[in-house]
Amino acid sequence: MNIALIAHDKKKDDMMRFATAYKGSLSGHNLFATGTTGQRIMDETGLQVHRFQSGPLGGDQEIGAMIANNKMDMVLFFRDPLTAQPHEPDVTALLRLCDVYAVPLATNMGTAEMLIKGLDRGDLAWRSVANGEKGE
Ligand SMILES: O=C(CO)COP(=O)(O)O
Repeated sequence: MNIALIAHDKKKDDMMRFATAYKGSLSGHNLFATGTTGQRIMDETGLQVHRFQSGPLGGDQEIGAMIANNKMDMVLFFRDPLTAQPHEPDVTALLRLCDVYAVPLATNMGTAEMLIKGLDRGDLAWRSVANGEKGE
């Protein structure tokens, strides 16, 4: 599966804790991230991550483009609901595309844990079937 990991600045520590806790699950998948989030995940967990631009510089849109091309299976986006973001339109557009394409989306750590546990259980196997792939 292709999984996107994104965290706003004040949620990056949470994302690092999450990625560390679920490193075993995440390591079996292709990981993508916005620039700064991806760099920190690689530095702090050793996981391999494909990094896009930083969020404010277009990274959210690059991940959105993968969704539009049916190349993203799950988005874990730890949003900061208490801080205004200069690229709020990009954030909204990314969330909207998840809904357009029915891509499982978590916007906080609680939901992200449920999705990862579901992933481990094979709950997302339907996506690889729908995409004509063999999974992972
Ligand atoms: O701003 C972001 C998502 O909207 C995250 O971008 P960075 O991972 O580059 O900080």
